[in-house]
Amino acid sequence: MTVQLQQVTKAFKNGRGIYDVSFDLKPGRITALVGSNGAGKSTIINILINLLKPDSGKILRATSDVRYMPDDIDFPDTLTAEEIIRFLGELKKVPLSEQSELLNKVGLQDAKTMKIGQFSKGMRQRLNFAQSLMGESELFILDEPTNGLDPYWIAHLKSVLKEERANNQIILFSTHLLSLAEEIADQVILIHHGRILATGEIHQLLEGNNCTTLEQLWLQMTRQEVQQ
Ligand SMILES: Nc1ncnc2c1ncn2[C@@H]1O[C@H](COP(=O)(O)OP(=O)(O)OP(=O)(O)O)[C@@H](O)[C@H]1O
Repeated sequence: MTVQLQQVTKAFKNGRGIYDVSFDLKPGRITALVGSNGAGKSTIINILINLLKPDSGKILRATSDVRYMPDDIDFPDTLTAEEIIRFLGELKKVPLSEQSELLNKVGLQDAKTMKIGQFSKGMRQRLNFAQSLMGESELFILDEPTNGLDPYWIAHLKSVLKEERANNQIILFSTHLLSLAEEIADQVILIHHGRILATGEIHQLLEGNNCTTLEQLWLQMTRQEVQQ
């Protein structure tokens, strides 16, 4: 299965949005969606998770099922991590033993009876990550997944994404961090003011544009210079 966007446009009333966006996502590949604030990353993700309907263009894929990690989830403060995982696990038909493994995987086994109101931002983000790992869909989308995570959990998240890649999943994550994209993604989609600047295999894009880093490529393509 691949997921393909062909000339997708979604224009908001204020003229913002995304225009003529085309790219492919492939199994066994990690794709990074990179752009500045307001570039259109969440709009693309919302279209991929069926929250938004594009004005025009095509989305080709075998199934609309998706595993999704939003940039933030407002979990109810009065519930415990275990109650939330039980509830979502039941909806997604995940066995109890797997639910427990998931809490372990994100380091919340010992905190599972604590109420979310007592959780730090990083703990809430880890619970968000755990819920996104539930389910069967091959398509795995993460919106700025490193937000709020400390260095240990960022490293852990990277290793889970690599495991997902080894399991032939289709992985897309958005980020502002070019260095993170360069470190773990195979492909990149660079978006600026709602339009794709470049998309493809990172090493090919760097070679083709005589750049050594994605940061250099980004600055070159957006014609921005950093003051020394
Ligand atoms: N429902 C909406 N109505 C009007 N404008 C919108 C709507 N949703 C998004 N926009 C505008 O579309 C543009 C793209 O927004 P989007 O949230 O996709 O950007 P982003 O790349 O995810 O930004 P950030 O990195 O800040 O999260 C922005 O200028 C935003 O203000």
